[in-house]
Amino acid sequence: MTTQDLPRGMIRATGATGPHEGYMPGFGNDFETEALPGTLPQGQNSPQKCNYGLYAEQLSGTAFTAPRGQNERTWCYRIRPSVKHTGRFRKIDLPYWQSAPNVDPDVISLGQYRWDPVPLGDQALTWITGMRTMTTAGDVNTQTGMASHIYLVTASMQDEYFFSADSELLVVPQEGRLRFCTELGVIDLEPREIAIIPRGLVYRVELPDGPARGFVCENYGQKFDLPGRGPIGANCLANPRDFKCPVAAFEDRDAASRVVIKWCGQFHETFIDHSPLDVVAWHGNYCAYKYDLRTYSPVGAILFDHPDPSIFTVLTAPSGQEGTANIDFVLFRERWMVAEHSFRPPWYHKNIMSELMGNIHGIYDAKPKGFVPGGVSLHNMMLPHGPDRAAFEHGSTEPMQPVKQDNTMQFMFETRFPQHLTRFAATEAPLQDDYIDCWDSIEKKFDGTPGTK
Ligand SMILES: O=C(O)Cc1cc(O)ccc1O
Ligand SMILES: [Fe+2]
Repeated sequence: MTTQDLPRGMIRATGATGPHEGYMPGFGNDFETEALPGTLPQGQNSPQKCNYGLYAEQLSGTAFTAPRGQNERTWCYRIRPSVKHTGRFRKIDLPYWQSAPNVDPDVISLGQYRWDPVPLGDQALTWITGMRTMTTAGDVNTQTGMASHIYLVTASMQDEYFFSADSELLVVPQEGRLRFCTELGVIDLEPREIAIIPRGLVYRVELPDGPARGFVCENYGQKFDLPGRGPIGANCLANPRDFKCPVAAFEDRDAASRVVIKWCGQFHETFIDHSPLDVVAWHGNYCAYKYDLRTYSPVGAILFDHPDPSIFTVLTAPSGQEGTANIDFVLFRERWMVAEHSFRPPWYHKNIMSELMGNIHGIYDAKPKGFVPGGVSLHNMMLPHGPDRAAFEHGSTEPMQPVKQDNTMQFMFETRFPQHLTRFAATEAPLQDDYIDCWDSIEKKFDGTPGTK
């Protein structure tokens, strides 16, 4: 992206060039960036008067006293303090964007479910009106759990801004590009990349070149972090330098604008007379970022057996109970399958965690048919699932040669909490009524005699 591509009137920091143009590399770094030279105060955060007549404001992403290493905050130097970016609030109705707890008495969440892609349609839908909640888990008021959504976006937000006080959003595009113009800079996103938009950050979502569809994990809990690598050591999986945080960019634009706020599961609007994207410079470690899933370096079985899918964790949001995540974001991407004398596809299992999967691209080895790009599946807490008949037959008869598993990219939002289907997921989204039949034809092979069948 070059400076010419920016929204009209937006001024962006220079400095990051080459492969990082417009971004700064690293995960959880303490960054500093300024769109006008000499904006950031040196040696202090809150001078009596800020340069350029700006206002200093802190955005706290963790409690003041969160331990070092988890503590996140950013200092913003802005044209107006945020308090000028809101007015009196009015509640608005967004019936398709639901929050936990959302247990519909008429909906059965106990089951294995799969959906075809939700069609984009020709209705004008923005990032706000196009969000379609599929499942909710935990409780937004106690800041535990998550929601999974499909977004259908056919229109850019114009003079309209949004923030969620409830959640950090993990965005997984499947079709079409998105542009996030945020208080802290601009993120351009395409399928096979992901973005994290932190709680409280104000932004506008634009479509650079046509409709877009994808998935969102709304994290009510502690922020996503990189997983510990344990004995894997200091490299592989998601490497910190591949995460990219935008440089500062701001607009000084007076225009009648609407700000929508998600707060405790409810939506509110307020009207102001200017753009709230007015942060000229910032420093800190609480920021939005993106990551290219094609840079994920998977580690797997190099001799035998099929390890737990946790080896493919890109990001994990802790729950407070060690090793039991509020959410794991897991990636199944292309890789070599080399395990000897092993059933290579995922095994049959029941899981205390609940697994929502989405297909970004290609074919998933446990479900060669029916789980298509844009599609979603849900295997809820303690519900058995595993390869369909075709995948089982293939996995138990394939020659034990090294095979490149190509043309594949799926993800899993795995949470310790049961996921409840929304009414939309149960009644409006294209649910595959025959999904569970994929296990119907699995036959009994046992006949009481020893030996493999
Ligand atoms: O259910 C699934 O398809 C996801 C999954 C993949 C895997 O390789 C092992 C376990 C698991 O839950
Ligand atoms: Fe599973």
